[in-house]
Amino acid sequence: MKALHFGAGNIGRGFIGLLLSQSGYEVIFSDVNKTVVSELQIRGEYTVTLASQDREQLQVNGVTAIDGTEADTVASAVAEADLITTAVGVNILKHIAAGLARGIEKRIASGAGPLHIIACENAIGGSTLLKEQVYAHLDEAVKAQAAEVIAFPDAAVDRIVPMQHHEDPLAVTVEPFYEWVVDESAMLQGYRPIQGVHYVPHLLPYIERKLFTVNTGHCTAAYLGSLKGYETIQQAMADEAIAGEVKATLKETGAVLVARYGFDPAEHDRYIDKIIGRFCNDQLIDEVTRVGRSPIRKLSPNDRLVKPALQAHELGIAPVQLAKVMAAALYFDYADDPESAELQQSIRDKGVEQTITQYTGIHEGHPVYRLIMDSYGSMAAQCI
Ligand SMILES: NC(=O)c1ccc[n+]([C@@H]2O[C@H](COP(=O)([O-])OP(=O)(O)OC[C@H]3O[C@@H](n4cnc5c(N)ncnc54)[C@H](O)[C@@H]3O)[C@@H](O)[C@H]2O)c1
Ligand SMILES: O=P(O)(O)OC[C@@H](O)[C@@H](O)[C@H](O)[C@H](O)CO
Repeated sequence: MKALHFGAGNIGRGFIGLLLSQSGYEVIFSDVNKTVVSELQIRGEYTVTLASQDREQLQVNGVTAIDGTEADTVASAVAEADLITTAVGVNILKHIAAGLARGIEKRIASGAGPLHIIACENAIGGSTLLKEQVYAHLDEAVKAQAAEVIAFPDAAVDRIVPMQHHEDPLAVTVEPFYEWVVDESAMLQGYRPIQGVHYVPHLLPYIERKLFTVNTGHCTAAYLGSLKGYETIQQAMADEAIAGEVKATLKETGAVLVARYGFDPAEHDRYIDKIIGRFCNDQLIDEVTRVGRSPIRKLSPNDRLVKPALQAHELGIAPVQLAKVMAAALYFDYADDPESAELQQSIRDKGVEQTITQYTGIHEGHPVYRLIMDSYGSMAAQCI
């Protein structure tokens, strides 16, 4: 059984590739990083280290890679795969869509078997988005045939994998915890389960709980931590004031999640505490620049800040904390991050007022807009 995985980065090697290999798949990574591709081709294995006291090491064998820039190679790999997964970043999905479409055409022409394509990105509806992008390259006849044999189940993936600083470009250190949840309602009949995946009939509560707790809390620590000059999430979380802000923000999103999905409040509190514990894992060094990366994506209407804030507002909860984190995101000034640079340029050129509306979709006059502006103003005078 062959699994083709797009993106041999931190999550690709440290989580998805590992689980697929443990499930008995021969894993073929597609990546545009030439060093990683050639190392995987030459060695066919790599090591995953768990960031815990005993630093357990897991060997991932039987892997290889293809160059993601070689269109014909990618299309052939898609045509031959039994399973396809991605972890490239939600904004990169559009760049792999054409290759997937060409491979799907080849599969349909050769009468290949059923296929699941699962986007393992931090986004609501990642696989559904990828499907739209792939289908934009297909004609009506192929789309009709693909609908019968190719499924794009949405997923939620959770495992903290920081930037890696090893001499070995394939080595990857990950937190011990992981959760991979897949929408079972979109799976094809008779599917072969992946070991370690939790298949659920309705994904939305799981992806929103993950994104609006793990990722909202994480970016709270990153943006407020960055404002105070901290370089890592661990340093930020060691600051009681920031740890308190993270907890308060997760109480806010927690109230929304409990109201929307009927989660047990005590159980949700335990979920929050467990996540805060994960952020504090001193066996990991996770830079605020990684966790705060792509602030435009993080400030977008369907993501971890604006969406729960507007849901809170609709439920009669003033999202004071989420507005504070959005304001801090507007101060996230990291020149190596193109989205941070664009955001800062927009604030300089158009002013923060127009920038908020442009990137969050929240209009002046909306109560949440006022909360963001108030926090932004008070942060100009003090740190938090
Ligand atoms: N790191 C984490 O803790 C974590 C946890 C859960 C989910 N995620 C999500 O997983 C995704 C990947 O994150 P990451 O941290 O692994 O990032 P990463 O930058 O380490 O990995 C992304 C990989 O994609 C590759 N890539 C870029 N363009 C490509 C293309 N056209 N074809 C093939 N490969 C391409 C890059 O070279 C890189 O190796 C993101 O959506 C992220 O939100 C990350
Ligand atoms: O990957 P992003 O940029 O969406 O978010 C940064 C981190 O919050 C994220 O990568 C987490 O480490 C991960 O989602 C944990 O499961």
